[in-house]
Amino acid sequence: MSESPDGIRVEGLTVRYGQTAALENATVTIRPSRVTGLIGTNGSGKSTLLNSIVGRIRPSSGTVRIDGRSPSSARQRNLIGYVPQTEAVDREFPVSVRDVVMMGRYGHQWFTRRVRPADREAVDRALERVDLTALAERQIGALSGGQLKRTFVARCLAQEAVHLLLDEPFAGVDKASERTITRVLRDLADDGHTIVVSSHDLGALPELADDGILLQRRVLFQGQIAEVLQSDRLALAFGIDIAGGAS
Ligand SMILES: Nc1ncnc2c1ncn2[C@@H]1O[C@H](COP(=O)(O)OP(=O)(O)OP(=O)(O)O)[C@@H](O)[C@H]1O
Repeated sequence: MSESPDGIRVEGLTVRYGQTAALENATVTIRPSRVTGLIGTNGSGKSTLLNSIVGRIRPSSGTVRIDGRSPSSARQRNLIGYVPQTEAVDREFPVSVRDVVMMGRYGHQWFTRRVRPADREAVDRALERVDLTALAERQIGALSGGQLKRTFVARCLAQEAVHLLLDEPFAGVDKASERTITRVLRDLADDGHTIVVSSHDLGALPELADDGILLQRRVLFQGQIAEVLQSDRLALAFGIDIAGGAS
């Protein structure tokens, strides 16, 4: 990668939905060339933090900076890519895998949406990277959960953004897809990208992540993944005694 990104800095972030505080005074630093796991139970605020970073949610207070820019400025410059939870996607929509991946190129096209050779090449590369070349013309309604997730990862790759945020990329996916996604994300981090992956499932993290952030409405801990995955810290985040079973 030619640029030298600064990463993502979140400071004093509080997000409320009506009376519910989904995030309180969260401060985190997410570094480039690393995979950072965002770890916490359901409802701990992982999606809220990701949505705040990509600018889909306006915080009650606090700031988000991506390479020193606001989320909207970073989006305009195509600095951030985002893979939503699959649940947020309408599978009945009649589009092929290739159509979905091509959507990642919108930020590179004029308002006419004219597809250029560079767009086709980027889409082909992205499909190849997640092992979906053979399924490129299939409708998304006929994909397995893992294939669908890989399709959205490919859309994000085709966008060629510097900082990639993925909300629960392993939820509902098969082991082969998990391995493919892990390999691709590791390669991207090694190539200088910032990768943030939210997960309530700890299984994939030791192999995937360099750093971790433990979230429970507040940031409980941030550090290298081996420190984050220590049982006393996990017990804080998940409310269970990992070594001794449920408390
Ligand atoms: N649009 C919304 N309106 C009201 N409350 C919301 C909204 N979105 C999230 N919340 C609440 O905010 C809190 C944090 O939700 P969030 O989705 O960020 O957590 P999460 O860690 O991503 O959980 P999950 O893994 O289940 O997606 C939860 O209590 C949730 O019910």
